[in-house]
Amino acid sequence: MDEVGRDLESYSALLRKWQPVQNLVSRETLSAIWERHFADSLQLVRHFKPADRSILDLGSGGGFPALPLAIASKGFDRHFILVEPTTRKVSFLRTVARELDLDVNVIGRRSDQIDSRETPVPDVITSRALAALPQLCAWMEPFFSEKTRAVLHKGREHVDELQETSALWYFDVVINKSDTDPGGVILTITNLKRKSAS
Ligand SMILES: C[S@@+](CC[C@H](N)C(=O)[O-])C[C@H]1O[C@@H](n2cnc3c(N)ncnc32)[C@H](O)[C@@H]1O
Repeated sequence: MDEVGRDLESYSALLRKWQPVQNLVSRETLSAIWERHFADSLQLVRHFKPADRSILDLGSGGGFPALPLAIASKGFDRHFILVEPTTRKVSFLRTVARELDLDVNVIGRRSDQIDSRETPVPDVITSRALAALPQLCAWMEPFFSEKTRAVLHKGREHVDELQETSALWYFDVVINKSDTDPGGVILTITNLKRKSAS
């Protein structure tokens, strides 16, 4: 097994150890961590570019998708910032990052309580299962620059959410099918800008 495989095994063992007290993943997905969480997170690798250095993950929870991506990014000079307000989850995320020697910082606050100047301008923003797209755009906007791409897991609801979002925001979007979630997609959003109220 290579280093990525060994690190994922260690992460899986830590998830199982901490799960009874932290409730890091839903009970029904605990028996399928590799399929439901690791593979689902790692499919984003092909949406990354070699020049991507700074990744911001909003609403990290038990670490998805950010920690599998940080594990797969070892040696790529890639820095991850994880945003998660729940104290118990923050402790878990920091423990995994320390034990696996990952290039990860965890900010223990809500994304809307962070001054974007506290973080490097992200090349990529990730987020899974945090909020509907219109809300997510409002939370992502302060961190967005011309170079930023949001690469987001979304379920079937993406059709309605994209329509709602386009009433409030300008953006470009590329939609790719999810490898792991039938009906799900990976959205890549660029050029995010709020439409001014008229
Ligand atoms: C449903 S969980 C998803 C966790 C993980 N991304 C996943 O897919 O397994 C949503 C997480 O977002 C966190 N959260 C809620 N509001 C937030 C906010 N405004 N900013 C950042 N995180 C938030 C919650 O504490 C929770 O851990």
